[in-house]
Amino acid sequence: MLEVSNLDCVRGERRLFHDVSFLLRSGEGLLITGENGSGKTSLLRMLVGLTPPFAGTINWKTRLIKHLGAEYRRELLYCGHPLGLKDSLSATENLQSIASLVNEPVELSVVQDALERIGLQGCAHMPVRALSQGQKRRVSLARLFLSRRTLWVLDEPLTALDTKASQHVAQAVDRHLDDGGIAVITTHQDMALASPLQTMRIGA
Ligand SMILES: Nc1ncnc2c1ncn2[C@@H]1O[C@H](COP(=O)(O)OP(=O)(O)OP(=O)(O)O)[C@@H](O)[C@H]1O
Repeated sequence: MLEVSNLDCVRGERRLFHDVSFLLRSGEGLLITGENGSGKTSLLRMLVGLTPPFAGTINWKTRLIKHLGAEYRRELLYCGHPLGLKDSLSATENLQSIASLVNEPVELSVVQDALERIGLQGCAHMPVRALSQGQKRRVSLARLFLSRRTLWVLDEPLTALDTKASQHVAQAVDRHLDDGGIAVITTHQDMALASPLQTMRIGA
């Protein structure tokens, strides 16, 4: 359960949002919308523990995330900006090395399957530097098919994706929620999700 209470965000001299609260239980998701600069990424950074809230609290399973530390991070999949890929490695190598880094090694066949699902089977072995922006984004999002983590925090996952890739991402989110996961997603686009998500608009 993710419980967010009365969050305030101040960046520089500006108050971006005030009194943001929501509660997500197993199988529930939240779509966050808002204009450019309204503070969506800032809110996600608070949720994953990268930025402390100006005011308010974030609890995971009834405990403050700032007290949980690594225990919280082990349950968390954050797809933000930047994508966190190594240009010199292939898509396959990137995904394998990310999985090993977090101590969750995956079989090559599982990585290949994830890349196929996100439509990257043809360039799985090319260095990431040779891929387009949309293809790089797909590599990062292929993690959705490898992850066994409970809480997904996705910052504009559909940016630079074509229709088919967007559908694959939406299906991955639906499956995650069906399996009892929780998702918080910012987006400027419509997501073709089968699951009913809570929605919240921040900013003016
Ligand atoms: N470290 C920082 N210091 C000062 N201001 C910041 C900092 N990080 C972000 N901001 C400002 O906070 C505001 C909100 O940024 P944020 O990235 O959270 O918005 P967003 O809603 O995600 O925008 P977009 O839809 O364009 O991605 C912006 O005006 C940005 O310049």
